[in-house]
Amino acid sequence: MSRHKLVKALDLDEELDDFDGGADSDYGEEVGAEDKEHLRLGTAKVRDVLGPEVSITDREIEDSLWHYYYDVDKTTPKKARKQKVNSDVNKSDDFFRDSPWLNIPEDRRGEILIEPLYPRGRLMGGSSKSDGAPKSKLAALAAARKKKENQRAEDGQNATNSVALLDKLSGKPRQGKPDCASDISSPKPLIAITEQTMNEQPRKYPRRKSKGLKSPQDDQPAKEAFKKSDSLASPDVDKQPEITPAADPSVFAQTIFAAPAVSQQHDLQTSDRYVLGPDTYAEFDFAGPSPDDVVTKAQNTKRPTQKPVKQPPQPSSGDESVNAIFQGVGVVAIEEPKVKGKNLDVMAEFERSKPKNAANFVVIGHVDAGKSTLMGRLLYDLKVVDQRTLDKYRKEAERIGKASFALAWVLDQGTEERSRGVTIDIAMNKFETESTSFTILDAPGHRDFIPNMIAGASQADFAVLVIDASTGNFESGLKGQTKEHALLVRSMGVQRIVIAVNKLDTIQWSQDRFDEISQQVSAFLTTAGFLAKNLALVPCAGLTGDNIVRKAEDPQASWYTGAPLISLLESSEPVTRALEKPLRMTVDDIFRGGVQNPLSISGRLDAGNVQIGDTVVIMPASQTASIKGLEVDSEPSDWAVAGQNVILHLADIEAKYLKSGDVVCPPAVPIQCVTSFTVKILAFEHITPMHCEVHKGRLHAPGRVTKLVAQLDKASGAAVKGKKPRLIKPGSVARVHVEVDDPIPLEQGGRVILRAGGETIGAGLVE
Ligand SMILES: Nc1nc2c(ncn2[C@@H]2O[C@H](COP(=O)(O)OP(=O)(O)OP(=O)(O)O)[C@@H](O)[C@H]2O)c(=O)[nH]1
Repeated sequence: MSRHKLVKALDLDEELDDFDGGADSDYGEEVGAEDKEHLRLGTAKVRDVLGPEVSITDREIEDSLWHYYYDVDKTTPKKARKQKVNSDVNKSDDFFRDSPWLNIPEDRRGEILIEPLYPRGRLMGGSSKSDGAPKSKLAALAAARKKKENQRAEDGQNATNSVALLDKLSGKPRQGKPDCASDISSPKPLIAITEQTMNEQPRKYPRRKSKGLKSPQDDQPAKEAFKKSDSLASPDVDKQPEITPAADPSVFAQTIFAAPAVSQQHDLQTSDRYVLGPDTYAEFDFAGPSPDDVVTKAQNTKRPTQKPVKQPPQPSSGDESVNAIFQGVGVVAIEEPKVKGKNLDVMAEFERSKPKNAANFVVIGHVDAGKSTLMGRLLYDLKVVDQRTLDKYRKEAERIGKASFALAWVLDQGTEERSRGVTIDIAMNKFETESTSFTILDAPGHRDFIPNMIAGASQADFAVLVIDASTGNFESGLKGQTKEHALLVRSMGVQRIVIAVNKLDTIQWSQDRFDEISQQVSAFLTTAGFLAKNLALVPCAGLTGDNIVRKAEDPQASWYTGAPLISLLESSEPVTRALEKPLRMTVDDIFRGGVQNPLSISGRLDAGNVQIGDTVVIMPASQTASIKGLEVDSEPSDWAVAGQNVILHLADIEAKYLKSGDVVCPPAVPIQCVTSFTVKILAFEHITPMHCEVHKGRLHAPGRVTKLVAQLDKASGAAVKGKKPRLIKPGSVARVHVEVDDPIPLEQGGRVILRAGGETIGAGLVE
């Protein structure tokens, strides 16, 4: 359909009719005598081709010829076309009537042209002109340039051809840069070209101007050569053509082919530039190690000790370039400062220091028993925390509606801990009395954070069990974490326990209540394995400070004549330190990013001693490290001994080799890492062969109970005779076999806790 018909709405039909030649006009009247003659001849020809069996009138043939040979859209009157539509349809049937299906004669086949939905895309600037679209200025410019370039190339080709022709005529062999076209058509190995060119008569080539490679004597010939070579770009081919001088080898090429010294390069011959031979490049010994292999080997040699490599290993090959790399590696190797120690006799130093008695105690008990408040009060009354700090905590706690937690905030420093009013992780605080240096490990009471409580308990010498004496809370606590915590600390080797019967202010300091609680708790604890002589009880109120550092001032508390909590803490027996044993320190925390000390670890020395300059090994990574600095109870020190809480500043080790729960040991006596072990266990829940998590301090490792070896007699520890147990009941003692997925540092006598599904299923001693 013509575009004109699409604009019908504009009533242009009449004008179009006029343009088409008028409504009544026929082609017969319009065509000239010459056209008529052509029609006549064409008709006769068509009829001749169709043959007599095809019934078609002359008029129809003429119509068809008119349609095919003249632009009917422009010349056929609209009305005539409209009338012809139906007849054309019918005739098309006739036209194909004699044609077999799917085998239309070639001459009757049409072409289907599908108009694209969108205009054909063109390059910006209009690179294509084939569609007749107007060109932009940019496109015109690009086309002009392209034309010019084509012209130049053509001229250049002509010139080259001329040279070739001249060479041919003179019988002179062609020298210089190989013809690209001939190379493409008949590619030859580069070495073949080289051999050919080497045999040829040497010919000097002018050099292009190149920074650093130019010499004054080359300037003149080079300029002349350039003038001549430039003439190649000119369309004037009458001038004597010159061969384009060979390009300079790239820096890469010069390196690879070991080009001669700069001073000699000006006399380079073409053949020299492309020769691949022993004269022009250093032969590489592929049998020997590659430069990469050599560097890797040097790095690997360094790894085991993590110490700087003084003398890089020499390559086996005598290759100079490899040697150069080796020397380079030596130069760029970072000389890490060697940590200098004082080589102290640590035991003698320890004796001389006349240390105070030191003790770590873990504060345990059911959630909200008042553990943090009690410890906050202790620190406040001992002036470890000043009034100003406490006032600040009070104000902030009031602002979020948790005024009663102000004292607890002394220990609960985390934002979440403060907003939720629960302890989440162990809070470590220090205070000193005249006789003893104490470290408080305030444990979370909530059952979800028992793993953190275990971590705290693993560093404790004794425990303070806080019990909420208020009505109903003691009972629920006993069923909850009061019992579980007490059992856990006992299983982890804690023998002494101080019981703070707290919140007595809420029950008017009822002596009866205190007695009742004391009786029940003592009974339970002795059953759990604590000796009666290792139990001490005190009625107190952490919130008011009664019987914490001072005696209770409330007259209702006058019935209690015993010592306040602080005195009970002080009366704890001095801790026996495993000073003579090899160094063992369980990593509690890792600190990174310090300016002076970029990598530090904290923890308690379980055994042995350590000093600045020592080399230690971290297990299970088996990586050595140097002790470049040391802090004991946050004070710088040159050494530390078992029982002290330390921060070790490390060197010569990467942080990726460290994690909480790792053990620091002397390289000569490292702790063993095991994947299976036998443990004498006290069952808290039913134990069968089952999946579980093994906890040891901060270390948690997925594992499983693989075998119930034997049920043990509680009193004697001997195996009960009979069948192997299928199930260990809560409260029973048994020997079980445990496996873990990855090796963990563990030795005989170590204490582990087994947990499954968020519950503690047992705790015991590694056999
Ligand atoms: N009346 C009274 N309330 C107390 C006393 N001690 C603690 N509380 C309150 O008991 C609530 C819980 O105290 P926390 O010290 O957070 O208890 P917690 O045992 O440390 O809690 P978790 O560590 O989360 O298990 C707070 O509202 C305290 O004010 C006390 O002696 N008397």
